[in-house]
Amino acid sequence: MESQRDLYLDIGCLDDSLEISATSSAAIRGLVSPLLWPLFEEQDTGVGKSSIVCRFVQDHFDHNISPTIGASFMTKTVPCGNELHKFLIWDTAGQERFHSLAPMYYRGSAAAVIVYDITKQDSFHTLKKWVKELKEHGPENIVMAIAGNKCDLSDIREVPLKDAKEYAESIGAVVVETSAKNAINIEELFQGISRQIPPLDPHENGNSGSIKLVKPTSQAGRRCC
Ligand SMILES: Nc1nc2c(ncn2[C@@H]2O[C@H](COP(=O)(O)OP(=O)(O)OP(=O)(O)O)[C@@H](O)[C@H]2O)c(=O)[nH]1
Repeated sequence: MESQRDLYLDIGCLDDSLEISATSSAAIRGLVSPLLWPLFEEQDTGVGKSSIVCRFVQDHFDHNISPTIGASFMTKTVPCGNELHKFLIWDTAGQERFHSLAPMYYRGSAAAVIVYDITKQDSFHTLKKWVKELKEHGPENIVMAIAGNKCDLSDIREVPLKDAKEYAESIGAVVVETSAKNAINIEELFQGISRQIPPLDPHENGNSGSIKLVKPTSQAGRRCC
C-alpha cells in the first residue's frame, strides 16, 4: 500500500530563489517551495522559476508570464517507490524588494530548488549567494537542487555545465539543466529531489500513512500561472 508524504519545497533564487521553493521553490522532510528560490540583485529575476513550476504542475509554458509578486503556491503529487510525495511548492519572487520574505518559505522546507539562467553568468553568481544563505539560515539537512534553466538557448550560454556540476558536487546538491519552454528535465529535477528525501520511518510517524510536516510561517500573495 502506498503512503503519501507531503514535501515542502522552496524554489527560488530560486534568481533566484526556489524557494522550489525554487521555490520552487523546497521542502524539507516534506517539502520544497524555490524551485528552486529569489534575489539579491535584479539578475535573480527572470531565470524561469515560475515557468519551471508551471511546467511541472500544469505541463504548460507561458511566453508572457508575469513576474512573481511575493510568492505563489502550487502542489503536485508524484510516486516515489512505494510512497507518494506531495510537493507543496512555494515559488518565490526574484526581485530584490521581496528578498526579505524568502526565509518565511525556506525555513519550513524539506528541499530548495535554486535556479539560474545558463545564458546569464550573473545569475550563477547570485545562486551561490542563495546557497550561502540557505546553509547559514535554512533548515538543517535541507535538500538542495540546482536548475540551470533555459538550456534551449545553449547557443548563447554563458555558464558551462561543467562549472555547475563542479559547484553542485562541492555542496552536495542535485544539478540538472532544464528548459521549462521545451519541457526538458523538469520531471527529472523533481524526481532527483524525491530520491534525496530520506525514507519514511514508520515508528516515527505511526500507522496513519501521513506525516506531520513543518509549514511555512506565513504566506504572501499568490499567483496562478
Ligand atoms: N527560452 C526560454 N525562456 C524561458 C524559459 N523559462 C522561462 N523563460 C522565460 O523567461 C522569462 C521569465 O520567466 P519566469 O518564469 O517569470 O521567471 P522567474 O524566475 O519566475 O521570474 P520572477 O518571478 O521575476 O522572479 C519569461 O519571459 C519566460 O517566458 C526557458 O526554459 N527557455
